[in-house]
Amino acid sequence: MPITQLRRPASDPRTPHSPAGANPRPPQVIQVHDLVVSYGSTRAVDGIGFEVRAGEVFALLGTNGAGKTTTLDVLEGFRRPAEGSVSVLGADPYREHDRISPRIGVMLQDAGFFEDLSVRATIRAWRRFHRRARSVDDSLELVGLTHRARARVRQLSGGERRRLDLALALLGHPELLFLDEPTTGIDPEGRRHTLRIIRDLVAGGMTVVLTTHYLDEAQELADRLAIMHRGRIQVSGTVDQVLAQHCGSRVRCAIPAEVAEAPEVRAVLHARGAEVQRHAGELRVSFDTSDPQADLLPLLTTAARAGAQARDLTVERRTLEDVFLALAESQEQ
Ligand SMILES: Nc1ncnc2c1ncn2[C@@H]1O[C@H](COP(=O)(O)OP(=O)(O)OP(=O)(O)O)[C@@H](O)[C@H]1O
Repeated sequence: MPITQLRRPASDPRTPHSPAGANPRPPQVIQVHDLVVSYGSTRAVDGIGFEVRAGEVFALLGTNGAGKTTTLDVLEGFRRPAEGSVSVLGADPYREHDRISPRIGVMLQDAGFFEDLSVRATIRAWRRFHRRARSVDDSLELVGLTHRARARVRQLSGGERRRLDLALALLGHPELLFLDEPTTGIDPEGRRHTLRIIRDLVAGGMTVVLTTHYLDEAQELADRLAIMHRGRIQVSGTVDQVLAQHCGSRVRCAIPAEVAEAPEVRAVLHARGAEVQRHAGELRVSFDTSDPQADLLPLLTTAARAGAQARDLTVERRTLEDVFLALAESQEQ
């Protein structure tokens, strides 16, 4: 199934940007204003702000060391901000940690297990931390580990360990779930399975904040996202907004040189900063555009008038990965 079909339809009442008046916007579950976190002289998070609404998936993306885990630490109540304000489920997550912790689930990058305990015994031990814990059997089934219940933790594959992490994060029936790189180290089939679990949880009303280095995963799951770089949010919005604002489509074709020299075609190629390569008597051109139809029209009509063709024409919608790479490259310059 194409990725776009897996995302929530625009008419879904939990979609954050539903038309005014059609559905009231869901309440804010997380509010972050001007957040700063420092480690000594390193400003790991440097004045960021965002909000997360009930029932949505919010993806925090970014380069290595961008500040994602530090931000999650603050939201989860494990770290106190140096500056700014943070509200999670209407409370200060650091000062009122005990009040909100029964309502949140946290899947860390590495929970740290006792390697000699069985999977079942591990879940049973963690159940004691929750007043209203999911049963061991339900937990195993939820993450697809029933067949590994008797295995020792040290015998689990990397993907199975991540699933055990997820089972523990879900033990207390959380309404807000934090996932720090939930699918790292998992094979494609395991990733599909984990994404399906997350989608089902969100369909059941859970709010999810996740970090991931898999941008296709974020594009598929997230209602809204923020891309961090060196402690700051560089880009944010719905997936569609980010794609529309930061790049549209990539057009590629091969045209005869005389077509490229026509003034109306030169104007388009110049305006779009097209890359042009001469190859075997024709020009291979490629450029980014938010309006492929308008930009292709002069090119195609000029070619038709000259009795020529625009060969190998492709129009490719750019992905979140393209936005991410362009952002990272522009910041390096
Ligand atoms: N305990 C710490 N002490 C000192 N510096 C730290 C500490 N933890 C993180 N940092 C630094 O803070 C910055 C942000 O780190 P953080 O782990 O939040 O980034 P991240 O976006 O989660 O990175 P990654 O994608 O690599 O996991 C980095 O420069 C990192 O080296």
